[in-house]
Order: sequence, then C-alpha cells, then structure tokens
Amino acid sequence: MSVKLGVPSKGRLMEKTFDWFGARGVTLGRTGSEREYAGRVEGVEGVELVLLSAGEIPRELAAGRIHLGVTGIDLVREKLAQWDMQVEVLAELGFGQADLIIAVPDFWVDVETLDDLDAAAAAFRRDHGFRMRIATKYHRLVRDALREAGVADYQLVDSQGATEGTVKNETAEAVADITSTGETLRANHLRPLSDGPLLKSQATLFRSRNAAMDGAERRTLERLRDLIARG
Ligand SMILES: Nc1ncnc2c1ncn2[C@@H]1O[C@H](COP(=O)(O)OP(=O)(O)OP(=O)(O)O)[C@@H](O)[C@H]1O
Ligand SMILES: O=P(O)(O)OC[C@H]1O[C@H](OP(=O)(O)OP(=O)(O)O)[C@H](O)[C@@H]1O
Repeated sequence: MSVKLGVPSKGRLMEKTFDWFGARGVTLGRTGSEREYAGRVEGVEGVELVLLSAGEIPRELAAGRIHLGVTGIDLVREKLAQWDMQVEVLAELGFGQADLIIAVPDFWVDVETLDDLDAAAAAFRRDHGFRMRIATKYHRLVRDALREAGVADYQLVDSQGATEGTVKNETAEAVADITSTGETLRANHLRPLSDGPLLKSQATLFRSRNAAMDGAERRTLERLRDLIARG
C-alpha cells in the first residue's frame, strides 16, 4: 500500500504546497482537469496524493485515513482535542502565515487590551442584559485563550466566513479571526487588541499518529523524511 499525503485542493495553500515539495524533488500535481480532485506524485515511489479541503485535513489525520497532511496549524489546534497526541509536526513550511486575533470596533477607544475587553464585556452585560458576542470559527482556541486571560462575560457566535462583516451586520460586537495583511479588518473598521495574537499560524506538514503503516509504507515515510530534511 502507499503513504497517503493530504494536500489542500484549492486556494492559497495548494500551489505553495506543490512548490514546497517540488523544491525537495517531489513533484505533486493534479491529474486531469482543473476541477478533478485527483493527484499524481513523481520523484518518490509509494506516495499517493489526496486532495482535500484545508479544513478537513485535521480530521482525516486524526482518523488515520491519511498518513501525512498539509494544513495550517490553526486548523489542527482548533479541530483536534489534544492535537499533539494525534499528529506530529514534521515541518513548518514558511507560508500561509496568519495571526488569530481578537478585534473590536475602531470607535471602542477604551478597549486596547484583553483586560480592557474583560471590563467592557462586564459593562456590556450590565447595560444590555446579554453577553457581548464575539463572532468566530475558532471556538476552541478563542475559549481557551479567553479563559487563560480571565475574560468571562462573553458569548461566541459561529461565523464560518465573512466574519469581519458581523459587526456591521449587528450579529456580533467583536470578532476573532485570522489576519495576515490586516486589510479586511481595516476595511471593516475593526482594530486588533494590542496584546498580540492568540496564535501565530503557518502551513505545516503533519504526520498522523493514528494511521496504521506496513513495512513498505514505513520505508517510504523514511525516504520522504530524508528528502524533507535536505530542505
Ligand atoms: N489571509 C490569509 N493569509 C494567509 N493565510 C491565511 C489567510 N486566511 C486564512 N489563512 C490560512 O489558510 C488556511 C486555510 O484557511 P481557509 O479558511 O482559507 O481555508 P479554505 O481554503 O477556506 O479551506 P476550506 O476549503 O476548508 O474552507 C488556514 O490555516 C488559515 O490560517
Ligand atoms: O488580513 P487579510 O490579508 O485581509 O486577510 C484576512 C482574511 O482572510 C481570511 O478570509 P478568506 O479570504 O479565507 O475568506 P473567508 O474566511 O471570509 O471565507 C480571513 O478569514 C480574513 O477574512
């Protein structure tokens, strides 16, 4: 059998992942048309390319359905409880850098830090009779970070896309999302808290700790590790 390598099927991570492997002598490509989700691998025997959504790769790694996978570490840490028991980081790939931040409306001049957010959240609850809403798709990461920072009086509302629009649309008071250039935040009159990001993410190559391997697959993985180590 072959070592299954999961790579994002589209978007910002796919091309750069192909380039990263290409620079190490492993040519990845799509077969067939642009729209066909099948791949080919040249340069190393016994590897099968599986094209998947970036958001599904953590689950496939945890289930052991793929041996290796490339996705953002933000998605792995968000989607997998005790993520480091389920996957091993083989390499940080140096692209797909993005920061998970909490942002508030520009005009909240008194809210600069997480401590300020805590005070504002308590006041918000007193004034409005409900908890301040923070829109995000990063529920686990935001809850953990806010618990650690002692911020209590808030609720998360789920937003799977266009999260920065939720404040204007009055479905949330603040957002927690990924940013890289900051343009989307600025365009939506939002400002990140000054404490720094909750998490810094980049595209990362992971190995599943849960995928069974036979002898041939183990040897293939060793060959791949050697190629990767050469950088
Ligand atoms: N603006 C950005 N700049 C750089 N990296 C980003 C940016 N936004 C998201 N990412 C990273 O890209 C990865 C893929 O996230 P994204 O939300 O784009 O997935 P997607 O392509 O929509 O995948 P899916 O098909 O699962 O919805 C994540 O790890 C994320 O951190
Ligand atoms: O700081 P910037 O460079 O402006 O990038 C940030 C934006 O990029 C991502 O969105 P994406 O393009 O993936 O769209 P979606 O999450 O809204 O679907 C992220 O969710 C932000 O909205």
